[in-house]
Amino acid sequence: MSDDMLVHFSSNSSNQSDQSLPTKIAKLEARMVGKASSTAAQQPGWSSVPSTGKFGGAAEDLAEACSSSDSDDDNGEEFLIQANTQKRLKLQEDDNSNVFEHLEVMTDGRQTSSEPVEIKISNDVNRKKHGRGRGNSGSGRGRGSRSNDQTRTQIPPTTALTSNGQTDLYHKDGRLKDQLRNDNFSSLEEEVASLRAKVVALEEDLRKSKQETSEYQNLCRQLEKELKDLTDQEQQMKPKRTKIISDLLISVSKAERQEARLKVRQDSLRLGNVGVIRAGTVLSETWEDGQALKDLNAQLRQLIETKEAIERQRKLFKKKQSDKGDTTDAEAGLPEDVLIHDEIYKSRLASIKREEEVILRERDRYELEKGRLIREMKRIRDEDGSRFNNFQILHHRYALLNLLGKGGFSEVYKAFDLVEHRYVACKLHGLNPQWSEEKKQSYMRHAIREYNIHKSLVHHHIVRLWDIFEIDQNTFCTVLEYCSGKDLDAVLKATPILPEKEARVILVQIFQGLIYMNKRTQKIIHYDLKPGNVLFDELGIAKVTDFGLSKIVEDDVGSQGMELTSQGAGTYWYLPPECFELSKTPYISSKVDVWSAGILFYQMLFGRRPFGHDQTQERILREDTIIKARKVDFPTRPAVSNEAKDFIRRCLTYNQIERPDVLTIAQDPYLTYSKK
Ligand SMILES: Nc1ncnc2c1ncn2[C@@H]1O[C@H](COP(=O)(O)OP(=O)(O)OP(=O)(O)O)[C@@H](O)[C@H]1O
Repeated sequence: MSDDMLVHFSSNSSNQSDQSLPTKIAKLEARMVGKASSTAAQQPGWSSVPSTGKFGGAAEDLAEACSSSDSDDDNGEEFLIQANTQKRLKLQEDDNSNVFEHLEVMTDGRQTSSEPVEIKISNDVNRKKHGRGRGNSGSGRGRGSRSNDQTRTQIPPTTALTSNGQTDLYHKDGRLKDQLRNDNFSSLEEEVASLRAKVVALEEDLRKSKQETSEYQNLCRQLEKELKDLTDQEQQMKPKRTKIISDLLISVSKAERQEARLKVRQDSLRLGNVGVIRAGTVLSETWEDGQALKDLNAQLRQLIETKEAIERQRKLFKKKQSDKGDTTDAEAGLPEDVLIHDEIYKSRLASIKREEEVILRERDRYELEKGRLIREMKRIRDEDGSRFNNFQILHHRYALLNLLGKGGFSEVYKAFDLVEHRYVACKLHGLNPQWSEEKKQSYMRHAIREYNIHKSLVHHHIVRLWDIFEIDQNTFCTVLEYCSGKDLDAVLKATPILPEKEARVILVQIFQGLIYMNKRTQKIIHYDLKPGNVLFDELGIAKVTDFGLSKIVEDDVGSQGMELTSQGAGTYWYLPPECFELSKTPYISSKVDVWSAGILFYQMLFGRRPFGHDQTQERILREDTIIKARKVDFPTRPAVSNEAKDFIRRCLTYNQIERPDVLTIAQDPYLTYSKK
């Protein structure tokens, strides 16, 4: 309702003093309220709020509802109502009370609510304006916003009472806004609903995750328990398993021992045995050939006798021919017969020679077998005499099996590492209890030095040293990589000459080990390269071992090498001339190992060592054999390539200064393989 109209109404009512006017206004207002209710009933969302309750409710509720209205037009309406009411109150003052009572009856209780509304509205205009844009802030405002909207939509019908064009527009505009608000509201509601759905879904996910977590935790606890049980079981089983493994190993080793002894007995019958002979009170051991060797020797003797008899006859026949030189043709026989006779003797002798060669070859073979038999007999005897022969477990992990061999001060046993589950070689170093404390200390120092050098060497062509430990006051053990093949010494005893191809590949492997030893920061000179110190593993890979005499090359060593302070008892056939220098302290370098490798290669190719082959160690020293070894000679057989001979010459260069060292000879074409 516009102000003009209000003025019109109010002026009319005052000027005309129409008694029915208050009644009219009251009726109109009553209708307005009634219309508002009916209009509100048509508005979406209105139905949820009981109009009477709302208006008849607490003043705060209504005030709150009004205060959160967003529209300036709404304020105008409120002022309109206020002005109208004020006008009505003014009229009431002039009017009689009957009319007012009538109005009260007409409004049917609404009047009681309309007055507080008016008061509240006028009081809360500022608050409403302030509240604009604050959304749901303030106590309880958020929830009340819907009722605010309802209140706002209640008001336009009041304005609709005026029914001119301006008010209609306003009305439409208000409805549009309401519509928009409703749209916003429903989209917000949708959003809230979808968010709620999401929350529900997330809560469900969370619940499932919690359930899964607790299930996993249970599983984890179960698995941990199982693991613990298994570990406990494993711990309980471990000694049992170890016992089973070592029992099996012991049975196998026992069977091997039996087999070895049986074979020795059988071979002894064929090849011979050690007998004891007594000369007065002195007992000494001597070798007695076995039946096979006896038979071969008998055959040889027989052949030699036959050969000698034929040669005798032949000589006799020739003599007869020359004695009968002047006699008649009839007595002397035909010259053709003489020739035939001679041919018969000759062919008989040739055949005997062939037979003899066969028997000699056979005997050589038997001799090799005899050598093996003698070594095996010695090994068995050493094993039987060893204090470690009853399958002890050393250091709680190394199960000793059978003796591999005995060296100067050590016994080497095949053993099984019960922790790493692999075969190893346990070298048991025994200190002679008769030795002085000083000598024992010196031996220990030497062994620890060897251990420290050897353990740092990790290479495919060097036997690994795994461990060292003390057994008792006079014994300690080093644990080495087990090489199940023979050593090169045993190989050369069985087949003294190797084809050049085979010898070369062994040489190359030895040099690979040596090159490694010379490329390290701490260079090592082996100083004891010999066939017994080259072992073969189960695949036939050659590996250098025994670092008992090896030397660490000092950092500040000059080009001529380092001083040889402790000579050591290297094997003289394999040591170079500078090591025999007695007049002054010799200087040594990796060139020592180059010389030894050259000797080894020569021996593999020709079946003998180039210098002092048939001499004893003592004779080599006495006769200065190596000091005189200025030039190397090669036999005509077997045929060996010139490249191989040249390589040997380079290794066996007498003058140490001119001889190549390990890293120089490593470049030699003879040591490099390339596909042609
Ligand atoms: N790692 C190993 N694997 C297999 N067999 C080995 C191993 N080390 C040594 N042997 C064998 O054990 C035996 C004795 O070895 P050891 O080195 O004690 O003897 P040696 O070299 O003859 O003596 P010394 O060391 O006094 O010169 C040899 O037959 C050797 O082949």
